[in-house]
Amino acid sequence: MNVAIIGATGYSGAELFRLLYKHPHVGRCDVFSSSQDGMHLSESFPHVGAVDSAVLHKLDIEALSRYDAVFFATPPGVSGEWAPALVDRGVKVIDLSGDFRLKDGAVYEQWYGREAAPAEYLQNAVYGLTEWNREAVREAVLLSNPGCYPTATLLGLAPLVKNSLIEGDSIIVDAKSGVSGAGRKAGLGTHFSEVNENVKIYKVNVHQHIPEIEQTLQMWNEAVAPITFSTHLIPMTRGIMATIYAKAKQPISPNDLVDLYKTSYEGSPFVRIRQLGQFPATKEVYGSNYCDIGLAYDERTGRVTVVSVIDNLLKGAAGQAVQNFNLMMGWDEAEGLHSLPIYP
Ligand SMILES: NC(=O)C1=CN([C@@H]2O[C@H](COP(=O)(O)OP(=O)(O)OC[C@H]3O[C@@H](n4cnc5c(N)ncnc54)[C@H](OP(=O)(O)O)[C@@H]3O)[C@@H](O)[C@H]2O)C=CC1
Ligand SMILES: CC(=O)N[C@@H](CCC(=O)OP(=O)(O)O)C(=O)O
Repeated sequence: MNVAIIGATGYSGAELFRLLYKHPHVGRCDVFSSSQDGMHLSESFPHVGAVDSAVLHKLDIEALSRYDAVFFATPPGVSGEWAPALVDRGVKVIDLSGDFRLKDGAVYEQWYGREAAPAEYLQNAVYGLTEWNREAVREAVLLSNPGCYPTATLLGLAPLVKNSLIEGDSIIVDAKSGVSGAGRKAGLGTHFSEVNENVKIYKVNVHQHIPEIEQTLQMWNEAVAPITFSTHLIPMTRGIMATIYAKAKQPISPNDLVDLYKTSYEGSPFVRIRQLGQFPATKEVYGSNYCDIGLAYDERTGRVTVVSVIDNLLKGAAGQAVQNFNLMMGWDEAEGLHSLPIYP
């Protein structure tokens, strides 16, 4: 199986290379660049070393059509333009950007502020929240990998929403991300002295992941109303913590809550539910494809608290993309993803 990565000079592309280069079923893993063709990936990322196949190629539709699968780890707008031609030629596409996540092009245009991909491809794209969409993922030709915040949030909310255990208009998500979530490109907002010893809220009520989260929640349960979703940039490199609050319809026993989550994620090797009273920290999933979830119910307020953590570059991007790729190819979903988190 030969694969190509577009955007390998970025953070999630480099993580894709790290995973796919050692993947047991991948033969060639070639890398493409819109700005550095002819150069070696190790000039951008010395940690990769002098891997022979890692010379960056120019983006070219004929060349890309020769791969079994093409991964896009590119900013919004790139896969929307290039992926349709590859899909038409029978190439499997796994897109890490937001270009194919929203089914309604008008909603994409409103939240992303750019032209949407053609409607038929939006309709045919499969949303790769692996744990809740395995059957469709297995059949996908165009796979749209979820955003980092939506992955943590949706995995955290699924058992409550699917079982109608919470008031549909009570969901509040308070989420924090490390700086690698913003990509490698330098910018004022991610400058060391802006981020260090600082916590910043951003994109208040206008974050592009809001419609993506609501689209899936409403597909699971049409009683779900618009959510409150706040994102914060914090001084760390990797990791997302989504702390989720919702009002329970009926009092819930905390033990039953934990049991519900354990049952819901039986057979899902990358979702780990903490025992009652324990809550996960981002470092406990660092460098791994795990999503760890901790739970509480407050009898005084009638609210459930869900804490969901992921590594934004792995379960939130490259790791989940490889998990989906494995299923698309008929392999075990955990192939190439067995590493435990790095700690400390
Ligand atoms: N960082 C994260 O935690 C997550 C990111 N994502 C999404 O994944 C995608 C990649 O993110 P990330 O790795 O952070 O981004 P980076 O900014 O780190 O890298 C993006 C790469 O895309 C390539 N690129 C830029 N413009 C173009 C273009 N016009 N045509 C083709 N390639 C282009 C660049 O490589 P070159 O110049 O070599 O072509 C660049 O290295 C984004 O859509 C992002 O939103 C999703 C989940 C989590
Ligand atoms: C810390 C940080 O800035 N994170 C980015 C995540 C971007 C991203 O992953 O965007 P798409 O999933 O929409 O492609 C943000 O909040 O916009």
